[in-house]
Amino acid sequence: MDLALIGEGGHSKVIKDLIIGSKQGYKIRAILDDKYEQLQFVGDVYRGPISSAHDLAEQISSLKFVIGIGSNRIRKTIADQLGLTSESYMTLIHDSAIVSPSALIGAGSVIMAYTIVNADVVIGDHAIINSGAIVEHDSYVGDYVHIAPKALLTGAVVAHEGAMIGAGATIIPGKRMGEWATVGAGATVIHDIPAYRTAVGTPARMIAKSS
Ligand SMILES: CC(=O)SCCNC(=O)CCNC(=O)[C@H](O)C(C)(C)COP(=O)(O)OP(=O)(O)OC[C@H]1O[C@@H](n2cnc3c(N)ncnc32)[C@H](O)[C@@H]1OP(=O)(O)O
Repeated sequence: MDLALIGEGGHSKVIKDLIIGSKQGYKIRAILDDKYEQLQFVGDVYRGPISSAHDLAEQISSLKFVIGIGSNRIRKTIADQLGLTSESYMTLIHDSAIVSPSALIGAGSVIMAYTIVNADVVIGDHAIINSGAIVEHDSYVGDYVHIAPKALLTGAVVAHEGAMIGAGATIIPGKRMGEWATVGAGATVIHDIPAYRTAVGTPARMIAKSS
């Protein structure tokens, strides 16, 4: 499977390791980042600006993309700007992840090492389930959500589009995170968090409005 990685920062490095270590036989054919001015074949990989995705997709018909950028907003902006079909994106699952056969995972989402995604979980497009995170049964993770390392969504939690659950945070069963809400690292969420709000601490309390 031919892959193009969009973004060449910290998150992208971890995805690169996932791809290289995978038994699925993936091959990185291109790395796109706006630090590159034009599309060039360097070594055995294309490197170029993100806008060259369309040219590449025409050149390599089997190519699938992954947006390897940790910021939820930037992932969404890039996906919106590129306007590629969801079939153009690859879903990546680390070989060490435990994913229920009844879980559904959307296009462009990345499931990192030592994660658990349990029964009847639904994960949208371009989401990140980061290293060691657990998404318990019946939870819903929307598009562009990031569940940071070692965070825990217990049963039937809902995290709407763009929500960011900080490292090591816990959300108790059935609680809902509104769109683009943020939970601080280490928080324990025991109440719903409204859209665009940030909550921190144990029990989690809302702080200032985020943008
Ligand atoms: C591989 C990877 O790296 S994946 C990336 C994972 N990233 C994370 O887990 C980061 C999660 N982010 C956080 O926890 C951040 O601190 C945020 C988003 C919650 C808040 O960030 P900011 O909006 O910049 O808030 P800021 O730092 O100004 O703090 C505001 C207040 O909240 C408190 N606060 C901030 N974060 C936390 C937290 N995690 N737990 C408890 N209190 C916190 C601050 O002490 C401050 O309190 P004060 O007003 O009494 O002084």
